[in-house]
Amino acid sequence: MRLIIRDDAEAASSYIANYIVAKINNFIPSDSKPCFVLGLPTGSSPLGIYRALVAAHQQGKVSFRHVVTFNMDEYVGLARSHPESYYSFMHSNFFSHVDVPAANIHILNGNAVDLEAECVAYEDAIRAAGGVDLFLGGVGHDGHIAFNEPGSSLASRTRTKSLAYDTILANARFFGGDIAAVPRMALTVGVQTIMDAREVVIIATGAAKANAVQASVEGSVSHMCTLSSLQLHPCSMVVVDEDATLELRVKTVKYFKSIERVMEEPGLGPKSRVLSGSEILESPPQTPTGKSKSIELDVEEMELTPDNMASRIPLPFRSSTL
Ligand SMILES: N[C@@H]1[C@@H](O)[C@H](O)[C@@H](COP(=O)(O)O)O[C@@H]1O
Repeated sequence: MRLIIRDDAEAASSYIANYIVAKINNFIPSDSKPCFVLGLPTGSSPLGIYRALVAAHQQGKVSFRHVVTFNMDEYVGLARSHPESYYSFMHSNFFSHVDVPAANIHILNGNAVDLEAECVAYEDAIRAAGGVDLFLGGVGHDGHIAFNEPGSSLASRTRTKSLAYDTILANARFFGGDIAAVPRMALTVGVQTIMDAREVVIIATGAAKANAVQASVEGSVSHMCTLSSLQLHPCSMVVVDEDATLELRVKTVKYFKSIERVMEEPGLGPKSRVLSGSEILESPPQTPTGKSKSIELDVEEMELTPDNMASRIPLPFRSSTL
């Protein structure tokens, strides 16, 4: 898991938006894989990302024509036309402002007659699309991802979930503060559905998310904080602002910042980044002599700790793909 720390929520949002734009632009549609598959969240945290993506689209920097989307979750029993349904949220904040084809948009139907069949069909649709390339997510105060509340199985897949009282309280702000108006149940992708994505990117901003970030980054993998499951993902990244780091150890913050400092060394450009483990394995960078094998061995032998990290990442493992 990588932790990217930015000064504020806006900078964290634009970091992720740029990252997604680069991923989509680097994607080359083919007969066997015609679309980039993007998992998407709702909530207040991703709003800045959606604004930045819409702006990038309006400036001609990205098109979503070859993008298929799968949303994380949806309330049960709330009409799609309700302003607080996730269907409405996604259309008003994102889909109606970009060129993603309507047929490529997938949002769970919380009003389906057979909710279980709806969830099974959703997993089938993700599989048929070739799996999720990048799942973007937020996090709840208690560390839940999508609606995988504390105690959710880390092997869970798309299903119906009862919402935790804390989540109902937190989401009452979207229903005029009326707790009674917040649906009690939701359909949600499972922890395993998210873990199956090739890459997972999470945004967490503000002091209210500091405990969740601490538990996910420094704590053990636990079903009581489902975001912590990302520690087991080969390619995951949590992007936070300074406020969301408040409960982390100073050493942890310095450690992850030191990785970023290494990436910003002269000649590599401000947006270069360290390759993730899976990227290293998929395409080992070439040495000046064209030998990649020895570089792979270097990485396997390297034990990275907060104390040696900055000095031990060899230059060939950084890329400038952002
Ligand atoms: N199901 C959503 C989550 O996907 C989201 O991450 C969380 C946090 O929302 P916010 O970003 O508004 O704090 O809210 C809900 O529980």
